[in-house]
Amino acid sequence: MTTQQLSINEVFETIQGEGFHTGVPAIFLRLQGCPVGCPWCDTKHTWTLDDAFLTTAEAVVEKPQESEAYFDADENAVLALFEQLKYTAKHVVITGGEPCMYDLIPLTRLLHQHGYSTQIETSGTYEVKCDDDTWVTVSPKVDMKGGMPVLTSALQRANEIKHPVAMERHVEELDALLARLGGQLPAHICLQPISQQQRATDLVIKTCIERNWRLSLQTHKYIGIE
Ligand SMILES: C[S@@+](CC[C@H](N)C(=O)[O-])C[C@H]1O[C@@H](n2cnc3c(N)ncnc32)[C@H](O)[C@@H]1O
Ligand SMILES: Nc1nc2[nH]cc(C(=O)O)c2c(=O)[nH]1
Ligand code: SF4
Ligand SMILES: [Mg+2]
Repeated sequence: MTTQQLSINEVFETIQGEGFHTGVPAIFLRLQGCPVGCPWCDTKHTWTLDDAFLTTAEAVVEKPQESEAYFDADENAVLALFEQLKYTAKHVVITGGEPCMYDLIPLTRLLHQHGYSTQIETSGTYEVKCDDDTWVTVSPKVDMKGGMPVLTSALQRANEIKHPVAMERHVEELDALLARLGGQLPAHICLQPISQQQRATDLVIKTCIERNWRLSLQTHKYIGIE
């Protein structure tokens, strides 16, 4: 199988803070690059891929704070790095940036062969290329500055939709996306308040109860972990 080079902004071990797998120990791999342009994005340091910021794996693993620095590695180097770092988590979350800018089939297959489970966090604006056993969380981004449409194929692939919400309009946007699926809804739909705002959280709680959807909080931010 051909290998795929990945540009990696962060590698760390923590607890999955969001969505269906909240609470699961996980290795996070944050890929560099995202053209979507959400104004409230909490990882803006991953947006640009500028080779002036290319560095080593060691420098990225030991980053003192968020930065645009990244390293390049293929799936074999990623697996070797996890083993070298002696990580104990067996769940790998591939996020970004926008991870679906990359072909994630080689990485997800290799990780599955070595006993890991995998999850992708994506905006749904790129075709999702990964192993069939990967858990795909689509957090759809509608009408953002980058002008990229949410793909129906990504919504159909989603094991979980995790929709960021600050106002009623965002719930209406989700309704319009779900209408495209003609009743074939993903098994799990959750709403996530944007930036822990109290008004957003109140709206999400009310809507989740009305619709029988799940609440997703960014729990890592409440307990001060990565
Ligand atoms: C930083 S994004 C990276 C993955 C991918 N680009 C995406 O948007 O799904 C990871 C998750 O964080 C969420 N997120 C980003 N900024 C947020 C914020 N300020 N409040 C709540 N959720 C946020 C996104 O919606 C997504 O579910
Ligand atoms: N603990 C923790 N959980 C997360 N779930 C999704 C995250 C992301 O940035 O994609 C994230 C993150 O950055 N940290
Ligand atoms: S799609 Fe994801 S990484 Fe890109 S700007 Fe939006 S929240 Fe940030
Ligand atoms: Mg995050």
